[in-house]
Amino acid sequence: MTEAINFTEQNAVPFDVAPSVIPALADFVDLDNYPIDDTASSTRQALIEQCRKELDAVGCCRIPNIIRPESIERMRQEVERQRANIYWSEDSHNPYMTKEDVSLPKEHPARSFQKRSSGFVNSDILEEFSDLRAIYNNDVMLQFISDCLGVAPLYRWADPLGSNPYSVMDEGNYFPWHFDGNEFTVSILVQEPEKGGEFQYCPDLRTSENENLEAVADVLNGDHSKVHSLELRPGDMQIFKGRFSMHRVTPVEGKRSRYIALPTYMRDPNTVNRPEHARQFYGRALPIHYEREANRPDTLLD
Ligand SMILES: O=C(O)CCC(=O)C(=O)O
Ligand SMILES: [Fe+2]
Repeated sequence: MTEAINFTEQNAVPFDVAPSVIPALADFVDLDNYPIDDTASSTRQALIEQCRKELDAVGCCRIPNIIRPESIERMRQEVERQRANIYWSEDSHNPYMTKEDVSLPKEHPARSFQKRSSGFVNSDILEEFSDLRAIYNNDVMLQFISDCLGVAPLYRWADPLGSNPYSVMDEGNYFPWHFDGNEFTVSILVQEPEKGGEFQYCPDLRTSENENLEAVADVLNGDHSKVHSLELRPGDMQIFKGRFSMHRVTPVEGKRSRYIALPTYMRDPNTVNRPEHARQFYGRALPIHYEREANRPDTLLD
């Protein structure tokens, strides 16, 4: 049994103690404006239709202020408490997050590398009463995201490190152009940088049958005619099809770090990151990453 936290005016933001019970849906979702728990509600239905329209058009949708400010503040404080446990890394990546293959022609996008620097609070160290953990474990939330994507059944990701992390970017950090190994990501902005840290994406740049290498190379070479920018604010939720839309986060400027929660969902309950990807991003590869390496759902580069 979980118990709802009862927020009063006195403990509205700023709020400086961690929850001592698992937050319930009403503690993190603004159910007054977004009654996602009421499947008969016409407001919910209209929201889902709007999200589907945006996802069909550009592979991405934004639901403004769906997460309550108290919950955002608790997540922000969780990241601050976990600062010492962040896995920081710097690496050079091609858009597929694969190693350089010198047998490919020089102009192949898989031979185009950009430097990334960023950190993760991995999913396996989220606190027991973490709002992010509660959001991810909540079945109403899962059903809502499944309805928005029009994908059922939809599963939480089996990757123990990458399924539901906070991504942290400090001043100067950059997350270069790439495709995700997973199909769907939900992003919840927890702390906005003063400047930069902008999410940019190219809708449906590839399909599961076609890598569309020329279009990928064009973007890497600076053609931004297909690039969209998403204005995300703390409390907004973004649903994004990252396996097909190449994307990046521009360098963070200023002293305030960018914190974003990345709960991730899959059509397939078994796939996890490749060991190399897990090692690069989350600091280590676990037995599950090696055991499941052979079973990828498609034949895309990654
Ligand atoms: O930080 C973001 O908004 C997205 C990060 C990202 O693309 C990733 O972690 O794969
Ligand atoms: Fe990504």
